[in-house]
Amino acid sequence: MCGIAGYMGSGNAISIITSILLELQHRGQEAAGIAVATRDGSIHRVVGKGLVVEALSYENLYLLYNLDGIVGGIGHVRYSTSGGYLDSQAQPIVVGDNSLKIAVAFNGTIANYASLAKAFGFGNVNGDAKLLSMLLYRLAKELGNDVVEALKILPMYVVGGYSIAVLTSEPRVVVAKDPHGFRPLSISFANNELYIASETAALEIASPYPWREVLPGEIISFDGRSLEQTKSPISRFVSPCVFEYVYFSRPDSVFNGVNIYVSRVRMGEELAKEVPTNGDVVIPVPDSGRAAAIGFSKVSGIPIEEGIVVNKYVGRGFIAPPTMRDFIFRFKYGFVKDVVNGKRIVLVDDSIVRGTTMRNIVRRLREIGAREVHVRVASPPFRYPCFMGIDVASRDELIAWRLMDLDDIARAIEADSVGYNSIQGLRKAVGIPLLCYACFTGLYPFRGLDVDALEKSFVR
Ligand SMILES: O=P(O)(O)OC[C@H]1O[C@H](OP(=O)(O)OP(=O)(O)O)[C@H](O)[C@@H]1O
Ligand SMILES: NC(=O)CC[C@H](N)C(=O)O
Ligand code: SF4
Ligand SMILES: [Mg+2]
Repeated sequence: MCGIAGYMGSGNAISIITSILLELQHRGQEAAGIAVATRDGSIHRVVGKGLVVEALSYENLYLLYNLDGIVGGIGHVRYSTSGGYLDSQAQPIVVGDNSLKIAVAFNGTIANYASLAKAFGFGNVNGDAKLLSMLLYRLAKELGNDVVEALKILPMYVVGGYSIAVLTSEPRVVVAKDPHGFRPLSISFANNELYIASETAALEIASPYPWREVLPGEIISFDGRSLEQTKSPISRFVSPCVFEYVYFSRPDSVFNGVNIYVSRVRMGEELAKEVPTNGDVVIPVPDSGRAAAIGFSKVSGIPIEEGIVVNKYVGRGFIAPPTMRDFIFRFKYGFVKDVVNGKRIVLVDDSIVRGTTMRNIVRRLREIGAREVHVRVASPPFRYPCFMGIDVASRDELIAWRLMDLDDIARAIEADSVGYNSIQGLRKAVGIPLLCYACFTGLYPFRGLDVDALEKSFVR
């Protein structure tokens, strides 16, 4: 998903940005980085592999701590969707020359990045973040070194989604959301200080001021003196990502005015109404299945118990590179035999995507004496790829695409039954009318998007 951070003002930009990144760790675990601008018009960056504490250790940040005249900066935690897991893809990415340098931190995916690279004569560009940085720079140059003007016309070219923070050597910080508003992004501004974060929870912790969400298509720019707010004139169907509510965002964040935790509890309530089941105990799959399990328990009257314990230090399995996923699973979950043994379990999770998590958990529950396991999922079957910020580029990875029939899915994950929320249930739970549900429905909010062609042409 990636997390974006930023700060401009008289405070300590490096420690503020680092603390925001720590609060956004759940959005990306592969790499992290910070770029800062100094009063003399230069940009300096430090990036590294792994978690924030690994990538931005004091030793690594040493270079930045020694700089004079830092006026602000941006930061990033990465979960790759394009360009591979390589070091060279860590963000912020810096491009430019003496007349204008920009650093870019980006959350989303540019599905047509390879054809844009060709169309703009950039040749073979490795990854969408690099393309986006080069394209933005090119547009800004052509528009008089003006990044705001460049961001206004950027949606004309892009198939995909982006929330973005740009640091310029001017110096200036600019943030923007694509007109669909797929990904979260918020700011907090007062007393000539601007705080930026992908999620509101991070601002509540790191900023002393109130926050507000950046609106779809909005562009906000701050040069240390005045805050300018404008909009791209290009309008699109507003379609924020429903999967942010289901899984990606923190429960204590707000997206489009709706608290994530509250929406998840309601997903569980809808789930219990739509696909009820008998059982002795509701057990959540931690972490992200917790709130839905609370909702399920409330409506069904079946008591909830924490029968699965999660190792907080292992991180999220779904956003890990494929080679790491099984490894993470092995160390992530512990099981409380006293809660499980002899019981009919209702196992609630937020989503089943590839099926790795569920298959392993159900098997383990049976090994320690579960009498029955009924799996209930707070979102609908995940059947289609996402080209707007989630690393699912092909249907073949998806258990619910390979197995259309729910009984077949239940058999594959070794459960006695499986039940999913409907789109209507999910929509009711989130409670806002316009959302993207394409990974569940295959209906993408782009005119003429050809999934078959994209699946073939998208270079991860
Ligand atoms: O079907 P799969 O491909 O296995 O993916 C689905 C699982 O992955 C996510 O958990 P994750 O471990 O990433 O994070 P969490 O601790 O926030 O739940 C999600 O909450 C599901 O549990
Ligand atoms: N998860 C994201 O937002 C990824 C950003 C970008 N597509 C990358 O792969 O680096
Ligand atoms: S396809 Fe799914 S994951 Fe991707 S933006 Fe739409 S709702 Fe979100
Ligand atoms: Mg999970």
